[in-house]
Amino acid sequence: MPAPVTVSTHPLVQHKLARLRATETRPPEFRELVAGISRALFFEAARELRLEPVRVQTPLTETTCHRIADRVGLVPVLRAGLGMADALLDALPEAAVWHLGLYRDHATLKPVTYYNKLPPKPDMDVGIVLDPMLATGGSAIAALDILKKTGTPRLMFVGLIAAPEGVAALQAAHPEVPIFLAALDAKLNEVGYIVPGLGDAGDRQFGTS
Ligand SMILES: O=P(O)(O)OC[C@H]1O[C@H](OP(=O)(O)OP(=O)(O)O)[C@H](O)[C@@H]1O
Ligand SMILES: O=c1cc[nH]c(=O)[nH]1
Ligand SMILES: [Mg+2]
Repeated sequence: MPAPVTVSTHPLVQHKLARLRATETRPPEFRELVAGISRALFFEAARELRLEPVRVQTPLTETTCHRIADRVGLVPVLRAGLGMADALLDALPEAAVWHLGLYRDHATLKPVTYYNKLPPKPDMDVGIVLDPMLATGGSAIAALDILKKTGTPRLMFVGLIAAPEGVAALQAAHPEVPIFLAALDAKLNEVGYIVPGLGDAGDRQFGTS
């Protein structure tokens, strides 16, 4: 049995997703929406993080509270994962960020690695790959292949929109990795874009085309 795929049903996520998909949404609003949805998904994914007790002195007494015990590495897949990493850092400022540059070759749809800032042996408990679009799954699989080689014990994937083909491919390649999404769309089109999707997530964040 592969690890679960969690697709958010939260009304605020659905509301923001509608604006994110809309063609008329310009990069400034698009970036804000990416951040807002990513934070909401991370609150769900972060349920998997371990806590440890910590003694806290309040103005009235000393008490036992809890803090996150896992050391977390965020792995944004450039370019489109960058906005997600910023949003998750707001939620968990102690996390490390390991940038990974991949682009999808337009002809073959295969990922090409052009930048890798992952340390050979990161001292981390959990690595979270961030990429808004899970289309054929090639980029997410390549990112998790690279991350797995570092020996990071627990891995997760957080995306915004996925195609069924991408989810199936990712689950086949990395069945132990839980997947968190805002939407599972209908299909890929003949050039590998997610339908209905939102177009090119990198171009829409950064105003390129
Ligand atoms: O599941 P796949 O078929 O591999 O496709 C998904 C990849 O395509 C997009 O990146 P892109 O190549 O457009 O790079 P960019 O973020 O620099 O625009 C997206 O952000 C994923 O990384
Ligand atoms: O629909 C898609 C597929 C891959 N990459 C994107 O940015 N969008
Ligand atoms: Mg792109």
